[in-house]
Amino acid sequence: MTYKEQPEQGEAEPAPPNEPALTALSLYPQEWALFLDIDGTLLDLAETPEAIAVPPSLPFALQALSRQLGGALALVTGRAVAFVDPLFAPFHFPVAGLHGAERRDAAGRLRRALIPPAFQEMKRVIAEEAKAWPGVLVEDKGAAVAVHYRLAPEREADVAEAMQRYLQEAGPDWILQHGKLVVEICPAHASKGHAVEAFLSEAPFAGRRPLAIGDDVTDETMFAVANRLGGQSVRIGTPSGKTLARASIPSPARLREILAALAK
Ligand SMILES: O=P(O)(O)OC[C@H]1O[C@H](O[C@H]2O[C@H](CO)[C@@H](O)[C@H](O)[C@H]2O)[C@H](O)[C@@H](O)[C@@H]1O
Ligand SMILES: [Mg+2]
Repeated sequence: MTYKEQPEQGEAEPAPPNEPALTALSLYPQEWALFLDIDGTLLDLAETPEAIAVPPSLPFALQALSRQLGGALALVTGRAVAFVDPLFAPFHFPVAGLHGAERRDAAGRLRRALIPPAFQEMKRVIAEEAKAWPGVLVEDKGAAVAVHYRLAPEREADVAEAMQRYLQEAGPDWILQHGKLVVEICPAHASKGHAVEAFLSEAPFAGRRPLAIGDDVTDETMFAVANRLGGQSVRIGTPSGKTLARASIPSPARLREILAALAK
């Protein structure tokens, strides 16, 4: 899988961060732990899950920032862990995938989510049913499955009804997770907030104040944890509803500019 390289706009030096929440990272790098969502936060949203573009400088900026933070930088995403590493090669950051249902800690230990045969079969049936809806995309994420209607917004109700039906069939070990023009079935223990708490119980995150940055409803649980633990929570873009985030940054491009300036 290759990702389009998307050079950042222009060669001008990025404007210095004017968001206090992020300025703290450079003032007190030994005090903070950074938790970053991926889609809609580090990366611009794209028409399809595969069409995302990773600016070539981004992995290196994240690695430099991670070094400044003593390694206390983790990715917290709805993507599968296996999908994340190629995006940010050659680096393997600590990462929580499937909205926290799987996690690789800073020591490289991977806690996978189970994929029962019945769930495997259900994903096959979902993909079969989705063929009747041109433009609807089924994303098999291992222990989760996402049905996207970004290219067929008129199918929102059909997708929601079908996924609710499949959730009943899947049983109590699974939950429905809504996102941006997507409905997912994920393991019931998936929680970005719990993933952040787990990272904070381990080196090199323990004892640090969490700064959580995300763009979607699934990030709200990690905003809550950051707020509760005396950290900071930052929402990217304009939320469609209420948010627990206490600060905001207008776009992924502006966040990348700030991270690049901090990583200098
Ligand atoms: O938690 P995140 O890292 O933000 O991941 C959330 C979901 O992101 C992806 O879907 C979203 O981004 C796609 C690419 O920009 C877009 O086409 C789609 O409409 C968005 O919902 C990913 O495909 C999902 O698996 C993630 O859960
Ligand atoms: Mg996101």
